[in-house]
Amino acid sequence: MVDAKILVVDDNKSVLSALEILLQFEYKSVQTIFNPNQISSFPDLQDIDIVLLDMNFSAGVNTGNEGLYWLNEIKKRSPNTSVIMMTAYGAVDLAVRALKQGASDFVLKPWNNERLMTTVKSAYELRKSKQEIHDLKKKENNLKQVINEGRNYIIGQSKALTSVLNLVAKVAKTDVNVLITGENGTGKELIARELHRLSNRKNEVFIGVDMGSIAENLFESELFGHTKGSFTDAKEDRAGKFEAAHQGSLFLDEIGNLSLQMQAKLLSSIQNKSVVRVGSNKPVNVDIRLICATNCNLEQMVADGLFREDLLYRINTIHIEVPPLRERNEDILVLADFFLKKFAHKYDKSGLRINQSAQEKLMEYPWPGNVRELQHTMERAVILSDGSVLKPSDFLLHAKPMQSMDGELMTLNEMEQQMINRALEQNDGNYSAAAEQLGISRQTLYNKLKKKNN
Ligand SMILES: Nc1ncnc2c1ncn2[C@@H]1O[C@H](COP(=O)(O)OP(=O)(O)OP(=O)(O)O)[C@@H](O)[C@H]1O
Repeated sequence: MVDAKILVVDDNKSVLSALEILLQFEYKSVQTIFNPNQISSFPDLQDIDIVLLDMNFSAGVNTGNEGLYWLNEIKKRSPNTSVIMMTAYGAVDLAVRALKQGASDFVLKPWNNERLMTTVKSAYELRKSKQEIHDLKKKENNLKQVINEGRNYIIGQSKALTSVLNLVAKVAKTDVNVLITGENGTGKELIARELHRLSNRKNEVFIGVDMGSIAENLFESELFGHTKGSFTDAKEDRAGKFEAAHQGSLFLDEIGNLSLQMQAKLLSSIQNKSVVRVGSNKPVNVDIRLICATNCNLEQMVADGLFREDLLYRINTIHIEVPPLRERNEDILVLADFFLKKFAHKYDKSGLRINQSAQEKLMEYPWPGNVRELQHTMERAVILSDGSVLKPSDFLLHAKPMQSMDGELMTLNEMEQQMINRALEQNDGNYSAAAEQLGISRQTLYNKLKKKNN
């Protein structure tokens, strides 16, 4: 027994009872209406899967207009219900009109039982797939909302930040590729999200990918997807990030961390506006707005043969440089205040304020970790604070030279060099193993060594 609800509408009582008996053999719920006017007040019409609707009701009238009228009424109230028109032989033109207006099919009277049951079955399949699409769309919209939700406030009033935001507003509505550069923690991802929020794609997804964290052997599958069985762990077909971002924005963070081989694959997808899943040879078209970010100097990397020039020109139609926090001092206290309020609220410590000398300390500090470091500093200070006033001692700032293992003062750079050397020694000079131990990608390690050796 199929768990479907069918409604039959006909002004001929014998037609109604004949269809009721026939359909009840296969379908759980069959209801009948003698007078079509009852359609308007029929309860829960959206729950009806199929309506079998006569085309002519008033005796002697067979223009079919009544049937078309009621078809429209049903479709208005329940667009996904399948409507099968019942029409007399010779009125096929009318049935075609009904199909154009949204009927799923028609049956000729007198009907052939077997054929009618087949028509009802197909109409039910159609209804089910329409319902599935409807449910999926609803889920998709909910997901998009969850993914895009949480307005990210970009705080700051410096000239430098304002001109970045003006540029963002100018290019957001276009579909050009944007490259965002700047030191770690300056807010590149925030800017990328703002570009999406102000774009015509704002109701579609924003998909971010950290290129530095993708293992070389998974790069293609992560970005372009794979087909079932294309490698050992490919248990089913899977779309990659490009396909997932279709019609939305794709944010490729740490683009400077890609090997030349990965760069070539990425370039080809960007150029062709299509991807080929691993294990397939069929290109899938993708419509994305590409936003890339890096803290590397890509021009220098091109000169050093580490980054493809053609890829650079593809991704940097518009280049946005986010200045480090030390070059926009006016933003420091504004941001500090914003984070103070945010964390005071989060940790239930309202009424906190930063005293004058602590403000001076924050202003003097060079913030090598930029806004992210300021955010963490504020969070820590709020958590550890006892009174209602934050003093200089509440802020632990590390930019001063630190001590090496043997007691000598070291800069951050020297410490980094020492850690890299140690990791390389411990891993017999193996770059991949040393990078893994340090928690960075092989490419980042390579870039750091290259920079230090220059
Ligand atoms: N102007 C700003 N206003 C408010 N919050 C900011 C601002 N800039 C950065 N942030 C916050 O600082 C943190 C770091 O920002 P984000 O991740 O965008 O930086 P990033 O440049 O992409 O960093 P990375 O280079 O390390 O990927 C985030 O929590 C972000 O919300």
